[in-house]
Amino acid sequence: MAQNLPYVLVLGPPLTYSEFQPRYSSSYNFLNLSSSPLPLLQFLAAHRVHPSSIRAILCNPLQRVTADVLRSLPSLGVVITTSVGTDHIDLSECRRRGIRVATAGGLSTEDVADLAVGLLIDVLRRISASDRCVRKLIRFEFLNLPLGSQVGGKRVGIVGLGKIGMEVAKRLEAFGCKILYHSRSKKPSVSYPFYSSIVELAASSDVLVVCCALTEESHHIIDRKVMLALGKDGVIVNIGRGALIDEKELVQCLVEKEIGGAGLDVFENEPHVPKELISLDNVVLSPHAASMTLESFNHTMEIAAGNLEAFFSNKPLLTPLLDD
Ligand SMILES: O=CC(=O)O
Repeated sequence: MAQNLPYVLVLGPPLTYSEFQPRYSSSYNFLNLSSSPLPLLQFLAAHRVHPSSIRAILCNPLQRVTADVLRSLPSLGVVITTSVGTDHIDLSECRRRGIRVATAGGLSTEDVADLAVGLLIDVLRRISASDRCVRKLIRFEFLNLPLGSQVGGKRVGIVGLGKIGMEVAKRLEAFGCKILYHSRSKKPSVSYPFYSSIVELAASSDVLVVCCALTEESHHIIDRKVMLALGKDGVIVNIGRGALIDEKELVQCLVEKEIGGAGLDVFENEPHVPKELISLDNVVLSPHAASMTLESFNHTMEIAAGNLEAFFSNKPLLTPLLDD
């Protein structure tokens, strides 16, 4: 390691880290904690790096940047996450310390919306379940599957009509769905019916697509009451964060057939997936992969590198969430 290069602590590597690291290793000393079994301070000691030498953290949404981690690094100036969501970062501690925070920006918005629509169609039309059936039968026959349900005409309640929610709405309108939404407040520029009560939104929807950010207020925004209001044929799609849904109740509602199905890209305690979900044919599971396209990842890598460069040359961050 060249001693004169700035140290960047990698808490959670970008998926493309194997390309990222060599490309930028002439500019930074990357210390990849996620490849080590050691706790942070022992890891730094093993590399003979003093905690106050760390000025930047690079992380992904699966690694929590807790107040403890932040407090261990007295000279930390920036946290750069390769995600859009920032619920894994203790933002109040960052604010208190004046630590800058940069995200992946918004380029994966369309990829995430595409996956939401994909999951919705998969659950309604039983694509994954049929695929499993064909593979098991080997010889193709008309399959004895329960019928799917038409996508067109469905009333889709979008929970969180931000950038991703709007892209989901745009796509589903083209399928002939009727869009309804719940957000923190009514959007003056949008003509879709607004529901201030999420239970009422659920009662008026065939499908709920959960697109909002995870905050203290939105934690378990989809609870048992919402699921019961959605009803026995209702479907939930979640591309936001696992903890937006009370997962225990979700599992119970699915097992007891209180709702009709679910398409889930995110889980409450990732990478743990409740085992009851594995055997349910009306549930489609995806491994937090909504933004996993080559295009999104190339872009994310460039944004992360641009933010590192901006920080170390005292310029404004490219995609700031907190900046001064
Ligand atoms: O989950 C992925 C993201 O927040 O970008």
